[in-house]
Amino acid sequence: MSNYSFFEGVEKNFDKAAKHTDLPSGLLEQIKGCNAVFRMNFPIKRGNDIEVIEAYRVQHSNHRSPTKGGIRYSQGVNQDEVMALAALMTYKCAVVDVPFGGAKGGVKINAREYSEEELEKITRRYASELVRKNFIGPGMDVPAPDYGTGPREMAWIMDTYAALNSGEIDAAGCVTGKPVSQNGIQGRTEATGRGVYYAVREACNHEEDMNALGLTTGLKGKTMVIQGLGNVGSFTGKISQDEGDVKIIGVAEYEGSIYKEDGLDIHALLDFRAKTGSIVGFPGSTTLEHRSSALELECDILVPAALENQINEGNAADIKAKIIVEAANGPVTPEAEEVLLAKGCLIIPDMYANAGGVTVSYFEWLKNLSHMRFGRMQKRFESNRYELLVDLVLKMTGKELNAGERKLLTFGADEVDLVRSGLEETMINAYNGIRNTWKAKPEIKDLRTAAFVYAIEKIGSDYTALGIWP
Ligand SMILES: NC(=O)c1ccc[n+]([C@@H]2O[C@H](COP(=O)([O-])OP(=O)(O)OC[C@H]3O[C@@H](n4cnc5c(N)ncnc54)[C@H](O)[C@@H]3O)[C@@H](O)[C@H]2O)c1
Repeated sequence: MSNYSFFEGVEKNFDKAAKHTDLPSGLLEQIKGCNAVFRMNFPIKRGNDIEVIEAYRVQHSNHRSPTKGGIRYSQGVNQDEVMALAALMTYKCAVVDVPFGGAKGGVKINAREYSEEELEKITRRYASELVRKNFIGPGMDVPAPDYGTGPREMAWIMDTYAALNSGEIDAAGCVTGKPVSQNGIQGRTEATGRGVYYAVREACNHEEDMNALGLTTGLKGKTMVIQGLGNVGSFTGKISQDEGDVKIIGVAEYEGSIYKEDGLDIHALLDFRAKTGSIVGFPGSTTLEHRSSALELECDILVPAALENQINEGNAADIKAKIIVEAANGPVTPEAEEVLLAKGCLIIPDMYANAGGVTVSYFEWLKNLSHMRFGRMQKRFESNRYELLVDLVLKMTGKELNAGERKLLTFGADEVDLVRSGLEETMINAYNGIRNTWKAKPEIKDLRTAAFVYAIEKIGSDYTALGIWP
């Protein structure tokens, strides 16, 4: 499928970008490699049998603490994959200015084949192995959800960590993506998908870039195809349809691909899948030949939101989308990227496009460490006098605010408003940081290389300021 392993692919992209920086080669090597790899085997009881589970946690870079990155449950997990994902986390955090180093975890299981009770056993045992080897802790390494895991698993991890570290006051900050009722934060579950939406919306707002693609400026009315209707893909679809007025014409899932020229209603499709277990047979849609056929549909925006290597040498030439937004990590192989760039595609790279999750995880971690509910903090600042002052300034300047802006300005915002506005600003600023890097150096030809340069320079400056110990 690719001449490179996933980690080699990330290294190849790193090397391509590193040429555009003036950092010394030793420093580049230090940034590129993984600092620590923890490979474990542990047993669980399954009926009368014992099953040995293979799992990993990789810390890629400790230039910032703690390290941060999700935990994946998938049959395809291996050391190379977890290393690649951990490295991407380092660059992702740098791109969106979240002060963490990169890490990632993986458990080699197909979660669909285990009962809830068995998954809890596996999750708790995995968390306890991380505790034993100092690979988890609010100031050390903070996991989050990824493919195959969600708030339920994060709650089990927090509870296991707290049980093994009784009395630790910051225990809730050992993991993010928890249920809102269990020290989570509102807006975390949708955060990655919402971030993907902000990313593509911002890309479409640049007239010069849209002209180059032969597209109109703005997201409204653009056609979209999504691969993978899990956490990231479903929220990307719902928010793009509801807030961006995008027409979703195709979806690819595990069980098949469907198409509807005048647009699929994503909410109805998700309800249909929840009831029937499949997207195939959704009323009004056409079923396509293969599971991945929808990827090759004529559309403006393609959102791969499943797993790595989905767009590869085998299908790159058949991809017709003008914009590819990498909601998943590593969905486009280096070989496929060359083909797509030669066709003039705009590829919005994973390390930026799916950074909404880690951005809101950072807000959740801050909330846990401050032991405050965001809404409660604002109430202390709320005052009629402040509202009056805002009114006076608006009157003097002749400006008008909409209801949302007024709510934010008068500290009346609730947690979800704060999370969304913080995420929106982060995604817009990061896009423009990457785009400015791209436009400033004519020898940089694509957004991925620009994003790597943008990230490497920030990480390099951290290492330079910190010096080498001892
Ligand atoms: N969850 C997050 O916050 C987060 C953050 C950043 C990046 N990501 C990345 O996004 C991707 C998806 O993660 P997720 O959390 O949404 O996972 P998920 O488990 O919630 O959903 C993945 C979906 O992809 C589908 N799928 C699997 N193989 C497929 C195939 N061959 N064709 C079509 N569909 C297929 C699955 O059936 C599932 O519905 C991963 O690459 C992950 O690393 C996730």
